[in-house]
Amino acid sequence: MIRLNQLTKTYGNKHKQTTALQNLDLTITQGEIFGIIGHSGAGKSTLLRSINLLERPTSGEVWFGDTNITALSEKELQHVRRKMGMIFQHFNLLSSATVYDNIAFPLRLVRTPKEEIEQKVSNLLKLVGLEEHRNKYPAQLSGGQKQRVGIARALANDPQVLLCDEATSALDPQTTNSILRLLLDINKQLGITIVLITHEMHVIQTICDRVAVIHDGNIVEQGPVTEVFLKPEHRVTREFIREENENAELLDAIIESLPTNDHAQVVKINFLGTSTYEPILSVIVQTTGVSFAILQGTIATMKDTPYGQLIVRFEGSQEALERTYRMIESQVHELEVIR
Ligand SMILES: Nc1ncnc2c1ncn2[C@@H]1O[C@H](COP(=O)(O)OP(=O)(O)OP(=O)(O)O)[C@@H](O)[C@H]1O
Repeated sequence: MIRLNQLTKTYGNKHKQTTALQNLDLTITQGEIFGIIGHSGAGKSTLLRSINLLERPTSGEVWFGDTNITALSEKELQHVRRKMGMIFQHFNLLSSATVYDNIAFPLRLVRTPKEEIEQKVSNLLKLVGLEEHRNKYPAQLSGGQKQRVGIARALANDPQVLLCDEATSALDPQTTNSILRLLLDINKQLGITIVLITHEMHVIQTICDRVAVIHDGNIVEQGPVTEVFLKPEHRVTREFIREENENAELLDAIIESLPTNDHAQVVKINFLGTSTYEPILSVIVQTTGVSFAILQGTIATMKDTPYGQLIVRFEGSQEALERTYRMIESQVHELEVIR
């Protein structure tokens, strides 16, 4: 649905230049929630703003469906841009307009009849749960409510795509989750493709189907969230995942301090899907006779898929350990001996 082809964006003049994107290729499929994660300065905003050409690439093409929109005139582009709603980290609402008028704004711009505006804005207020707040001004709303207005406004012209520029970065964790749930509902109910940029793996893990990791203006890794999360290939991806684990350093220190030899090993086990909830370890060790201590355990979901990770120290004969690993491997997503 969206295809970026060899996209390069260079800022500056002939004396000083910054290359924000370099020969970047990316394809986003209709109906998916696609996340782009990267550190500050990696090129996320430039990439997102290139999709609707708020940022014009220095070279390369942006395709929307069958149209190379980089080849369109500014007037033709306005028409295409209406099919792409956008929401922002700091909401960008009109402070002197009510909630109702903020949402009605893009409809008035395209001269929508008054009754239709009333109907549409009422439906949107209902969708984002702000019916009681229609006559309030942005200053009277919480951050989460402001973002709901931003979302309603972005949906006013029935877009096919919603571009989200760090939409939850200014919100507390609980409000972040409620906005993410709303985005998920919008994707499911309205079938709108969502492209979001973030620097938080949590956001990707909660709602995205696929993820691309951007670093120094290029995509260094991409794929379904479960694959990238469970088998990160690139250093930057591993760093993002590690940042999610508040106790990563403590765990490293514990593992480091434990004596390990052929009879005692530390193993990482990843569970995915329903196996996450099953007593696999306790059943298997009864057969193989090894003992174990759990050093760390995590349970979460990746979008709708349950996911768990255990860091376990096993003790037993080499033969018993290997037999244990083989039996566990046949029932879980993967097992890795880490020390
Ligand atoms: N208008 C501009 N003029 C000059 N350089 C720019 C401009 N916009 C971005 N840059 C530079 O391009 C690079 C990528 O910036 P971009 O804002 O796309 O990164 P980002 O990943 O979104 O960062 P952040 O998370 O901090 O917003 C950075 O080195 C930045 O300094």
